[in-house]
Amino acid sequence: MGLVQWLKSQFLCQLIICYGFLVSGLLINLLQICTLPLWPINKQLARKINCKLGYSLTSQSVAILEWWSGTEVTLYTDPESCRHYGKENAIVILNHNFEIDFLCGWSFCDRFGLLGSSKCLAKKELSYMPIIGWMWYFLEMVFIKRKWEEDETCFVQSLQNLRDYPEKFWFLIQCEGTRFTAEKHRISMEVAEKKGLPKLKHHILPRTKGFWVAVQKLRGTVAAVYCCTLNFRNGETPTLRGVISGTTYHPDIYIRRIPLGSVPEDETECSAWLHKLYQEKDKFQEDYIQTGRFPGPIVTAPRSPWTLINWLVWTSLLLYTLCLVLFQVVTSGSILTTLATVFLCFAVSFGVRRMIGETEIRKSDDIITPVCQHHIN
Ligand SMILES: CC/C=C\C/C=C\C/C=C\C/C=C\C/C=C\C/C=C\CCC(=O)SCCNC(=O)CCNC(=O)[C@H](O)C(C)(C)COP(=O)(O)OP(=O)(O)OC[C@H]1O[C@@H](n2cnc3c(N)ncnc32)[C@H](O)[C@@H]1OP(=O)(O)O
Ligand SMILES: CCCCCCCCCCCCCCCC(=O)OC[C@@H](O)COP(=O)(O)O
Repeated sequence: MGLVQWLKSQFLCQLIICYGFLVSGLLINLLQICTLPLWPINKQLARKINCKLGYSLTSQSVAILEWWSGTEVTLYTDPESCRHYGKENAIVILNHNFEIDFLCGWSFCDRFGLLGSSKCLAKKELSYMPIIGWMWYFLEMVFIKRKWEEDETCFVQSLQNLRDYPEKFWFLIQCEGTRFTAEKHRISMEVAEKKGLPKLKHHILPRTKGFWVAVQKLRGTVAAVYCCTLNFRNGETPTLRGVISGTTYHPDIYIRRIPLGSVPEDETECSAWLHKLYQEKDKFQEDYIQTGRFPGPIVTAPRSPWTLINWLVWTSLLLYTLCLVLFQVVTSGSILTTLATVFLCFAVSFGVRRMIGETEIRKSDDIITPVCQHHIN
């Protein structure tokens, strides 16, 4: 292990990264709250400002992925489709197998200039997560409880709100609705069998309602569906902890652009279309495991220096402030202040561990979840 790699793996470096993310995140949340009075006066301006603030926070994670851990997403796509990326609104479908799939998604968004404005369909619990969840609230992410009767009105309204969004955006739906685990896969294949659908090897059976409603409500607003299939070379199982401690991973992503006009309007047909798409995605994954590559040429989209600049500016400013505070604490000689500072360090470490925990596929996930149980009965 080289010196740089050793330094990256040290707890102090990780604590500094987490401190920077946490404090800048809270400041950005505060600035977002300051935009509240602007919403009734000039909604479009408020949205644009929030996109910039969102970028300033999210791009720190992208900088850590791309510049700190040296992880580069390799893009397999047709160059003709590539010309549209970043220039149109789209619904993105992505497999949900990896702990850092959202980071690879952000990296892809950044390459095409849509990092601040992109949206996802996320479980409601994530909206309560400090910093990220609060930021998403201002970015008009769509949250669901995964109980359709309770979700329908709010889901439809949130999608309709996006019809006049002032920035180009991608709307991510991970149709499996939960991360891949062996147990969830087994249960969903029992459902597939009951429904007479072909078995999938690398995906959980997709839930179709969310996709169908999104296509219906965003017709005329989005131009295409981007079918994204993500995998990692050499069977890597990446983690956010690994990224923060400087581990380089090797993600490959295959993107197919499908014009929205070719997605059926009728619910049953749209649902069948999505199931067929997942069967194709499953085949791509199988071929990837056999050959180590996706179909199509590799397209180069260089990483942006702005993610790095933004991250360095935040980190330097906050580190400087921290040093000043620590100096004051040490020279004050007050036991109470010292204890309060030590407590704050623990709080930062604890807070970030909890957030990272949200990204992890826990062992306990491999038991029957209530949502699966409900349907299988
Ligand atoms: C490399 C990256 C590349 C590109 C990325 C590009 C861009 C990224 C853009 C933006 C990034 C921005 C942010 C990203 C950051 C973070 C992302 C993180 C978070 C998102 C992760 C989540 O939160 S996932 C959880 C929430 N999302 C979802 O649940 C979406 C999927 N679900 C749906 O859409 C559902 O349809 C629903 C929840 C809306 C409604 O579900 P419901 O179950 O009520 O209805 P359905 O009709 O869909 O399903 C019922 C039928 O399903 C059958 N079924 C299937 N499987 C099962 C099973 N396992 N158990 C039981 N039943 C199952 C069932 O039989 C039902 O069939 P019927 O015939 O009876 O209807
Ligand atoms: C870079 C500095 C480090 C700071 C920590 C940043 C942590 C940010 C994490 C925010 C993004 C969280 C995205 C999590 C995705 C996710 O939550 O997927 C799970 C869902 O599918 C469904 O889960 P389940 O309830 O298990 O079915």
